[in-house]
Amino acid sequence: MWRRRLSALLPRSPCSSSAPSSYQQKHRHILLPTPNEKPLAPSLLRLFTSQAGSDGGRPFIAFILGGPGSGKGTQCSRIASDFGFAHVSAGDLLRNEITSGTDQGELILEIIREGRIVPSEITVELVRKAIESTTAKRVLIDGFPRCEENRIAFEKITGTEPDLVVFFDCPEDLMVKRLLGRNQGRVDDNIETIKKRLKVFESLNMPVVNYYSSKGKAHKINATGSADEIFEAVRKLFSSLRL
Ligand SMILES: Nc1ncnc2c1ncn2[C@@H]1O[C@H](COP(=O)(O)OP(=O)(O)OP(=O)(O)O)[C@@H](O)[C@H]1O
Ligand SMILES: O=c1ccn([C@@H]2O[C@H](COP(=O)(O)O)[C@@H](O)[C@H]2O)c(=O)[nH]1
Ligand SMILES: [Mg+2]
Repeated sequence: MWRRRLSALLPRSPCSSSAPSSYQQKHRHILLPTPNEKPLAPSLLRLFTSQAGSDGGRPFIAFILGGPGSGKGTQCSRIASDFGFAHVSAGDLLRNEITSGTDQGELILEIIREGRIVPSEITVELVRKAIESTTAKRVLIDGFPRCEENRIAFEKITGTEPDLVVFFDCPEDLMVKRLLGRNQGRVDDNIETIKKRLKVFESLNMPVVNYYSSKGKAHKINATGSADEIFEAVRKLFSSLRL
């Protein structure tokens, strides 16, 4: 069952309207893990076969979504320290690929610079490996899935859905102000890229939020106050969970 081409798992409508990138064409051979070739690690079995929260089961998974600068990273750090979650930032995983100079680093840098979405076959693998390698019982996935294609690929490959989705709702002008003041040297924190990221957020990220809302999994949090005020709402939500 695992011996399926990743491209076969991806839906027809991709995360961008453009034709497959040269990277996608070059790496069409990428295969999913197969039990015939190599037994799944116990942690991977745990992720794919069990229910969150049960003994030996996969970790509780929360997707943390919101526009660029809505405060996902800031709130995730707090949730991680107060509620014992591992914090997996998809953006950080991708940036690590750039700084460690992997084969795919150059392509990722080009895409991030343009505010576009990295192909699912790259990001899903990085996120899957990060979840697999944590021993935490609760995991925050910050900034992923970025589009319906990401979501569908993640759910098919891991055979699991998130237990919770948090959506930080923030007006564009505030997100722009925060991003321009972030000052962390990110290649995408400039007004040209920010405008593109906002468009991508509306057209491709929001359908994911809407999908989980329709399934009753998404919790919207007003992300306009101070970080402390927002965390009060976050704390309420996480305190209400039976973790
Ligand atoms: N409630 C807040 N009020 C004011 N500034 C904030 C607030 N939350 C976060 N910030 C600041 O705004 C900037 C963006 O926040 P953060 O990095 O958490 O956003 P993000 O949603 O993770 O963005 P991205 O998607 O670009 O990674 C940071 O400089 C952060 O310190
Ligand atoms: O799942 C993902 C996550 C991120 N990206 C790309 O990275 C940048 C920055 O991500 P942040 O979460 O804001 O740190 C984002 O604009 C995308 O270009 C991605 O493609 N897929
Ligand atoms: Mg972030």
